[in-house]
Amino acid sequence: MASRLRLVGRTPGAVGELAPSVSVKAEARELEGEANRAEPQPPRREVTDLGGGSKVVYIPRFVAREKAWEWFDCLDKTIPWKRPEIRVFGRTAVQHRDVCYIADEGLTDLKYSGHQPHAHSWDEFPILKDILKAVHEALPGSYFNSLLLNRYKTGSDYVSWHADDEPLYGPTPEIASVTFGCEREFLLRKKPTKSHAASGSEEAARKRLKVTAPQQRHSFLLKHGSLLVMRGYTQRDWQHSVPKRAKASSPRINLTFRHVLT
Ligand SMILES: O=C(O)CCC(=O)C(=O)O
Ligand SMILES: [Fe+2]
Repeated sequence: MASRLRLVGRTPGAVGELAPSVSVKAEARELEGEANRAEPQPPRREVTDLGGGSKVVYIPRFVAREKAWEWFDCLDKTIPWKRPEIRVFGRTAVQHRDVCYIADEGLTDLKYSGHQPHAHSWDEFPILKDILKAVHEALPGSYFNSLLLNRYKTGSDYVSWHADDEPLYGPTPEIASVTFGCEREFLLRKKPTKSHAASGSEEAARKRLKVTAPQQRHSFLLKHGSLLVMRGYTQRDWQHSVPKRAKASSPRINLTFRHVLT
């Protein structure tokens, strides 16, 4: 704006009803008002094309810092966090993070790792409606009707490699993930291709693939107040995780908005 003001300032001595300096000031004020009225710029987006119809969009400053801390505190205090028991490789284990599930009424129940979380109503948590509104505004054309919240209390809490590929989300689910608090790494790795996987377990196929080609990977450091969106075939063709990090000493809250098909 400063350069614009310099360019439009009238030269001293120009024909005018007012003293030149007053005239320049008035015009500067006018332009300032104009600039303040101008539409705020949308936050920067980084698009990563994973190939094969999979895509990740990352918006580091989706929520302003102060607002994001306000939301963090409110979520930390008011969400009825639970640390449920799940089944992993035939064994019962306590999940390594706190969770809570919200969904529109009448949707197909979510079930993962032998656990069916209770679906709370959006009406219980006005803050979640506010965050959902902000997500919908940032992603025109997208629609989310359910939400899985995660709280990682320390760097020992994590989510292991998985894909959110449950049939209730359909073949190309869009997942919008909002992060508050401690920065943690979010990793993506390509699933083994069908032809390799067909001849053995996924893990064995992955080991074989490693020999021939380095497995494709991506890493995002998810900032406080950021939004990351997974699109297209990301759930079919890729897995994601948030690994343990000894240095992450403060809590992180993550909200994953999803669309259950109706
Ligand atoms: O905490 C994150 O960033 C990811 C959480 C996640 O993958 C999930 O809830 O399915
Ligand atoms: Fe996930």
